Amino acid sequence: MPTTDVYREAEKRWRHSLQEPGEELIDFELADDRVRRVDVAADAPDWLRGAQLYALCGVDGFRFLRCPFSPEEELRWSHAALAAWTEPEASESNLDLTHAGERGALWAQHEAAPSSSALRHLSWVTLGYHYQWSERRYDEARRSPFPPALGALGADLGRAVGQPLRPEAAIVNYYAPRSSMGGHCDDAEPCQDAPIVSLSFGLSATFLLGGPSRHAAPLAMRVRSGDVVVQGGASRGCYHGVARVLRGTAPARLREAASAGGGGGGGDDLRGVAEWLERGRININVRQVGPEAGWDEDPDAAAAVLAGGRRCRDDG
Ligand SMILES: O=C(O)CCC(=O)C(=O)O
Ligand SMILES: [Fe+2]
Repeated sequence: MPTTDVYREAEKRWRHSLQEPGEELIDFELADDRVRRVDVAADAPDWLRGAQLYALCGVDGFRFLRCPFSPEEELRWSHAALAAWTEPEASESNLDLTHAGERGALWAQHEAAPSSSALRHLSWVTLGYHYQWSERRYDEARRSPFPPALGALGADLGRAVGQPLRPEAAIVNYYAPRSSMGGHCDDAEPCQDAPIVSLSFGLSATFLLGGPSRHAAPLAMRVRSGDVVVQGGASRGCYHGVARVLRGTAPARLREAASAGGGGGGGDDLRGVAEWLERGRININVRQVGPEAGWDEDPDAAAAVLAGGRRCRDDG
């Protein structure tokens, strides 16, 4: 039985962009024989009909959708992640522990005084069922309404890739340039049959997708602003993470759209969002937590379901 943490070794190399011979980054903008184009589902919503959808050869259930959003939509979703969803009524956050007194109106604080606002210390919020990091579980009693527009978006994307889900929880991650997220697998959701749908905005990143244990070497891929990663099927249980967020890689279209006053959210607001995205990356990953619809209607039954999360193999 091998004991080497192959994932971790690759993570260290990719963090410094060192590629071993034969180990190459997958870029869905370029031809690559490890990648194949697939059709969006016949019942995809209209706005996703022409989307560029890809699969990885030999990786069950993984899908990559190249940015299906207009620049205005990228700004609007990012604005929601920075403003509405950081409000204490909407989310739990890392700031609850360290900056509880400054949790309200974070985006307004940032716009008034960017260099001193608590937004600089924001690294995550949770929406809907709030993931409990230390217990690696969800708690029936810790839940906020799931943002309806994000629920509709997650459901649309799941349908378009032929892997429907009922969005019930999301983690929103806020990254600075050069930052990373260590390899992990998302095993707290009792329902592991529905995919995780993961949206990214702002700076590009090197994303790693490994296997069901840390013994498998991960594939590395470039994820850019607006791209959507779907971990369904067998890939739902695979180790993954972010080896590095890449400085200076935000697309010019974001600033251009914000300057043109697009998006209907107020030109100034969106200019601030475009500026934030030039120095940061937002990742919004949407999950279904429970099995069949209605699983959470009775609190005791829901608590029993939530206690039964699966554990990924961590035999590295
Ligand atoms: O930022 C990303 O692309 C991945 C985030 C992730 O895997 C998670 O929050 O579980
Ligand atoms: Fe994850």
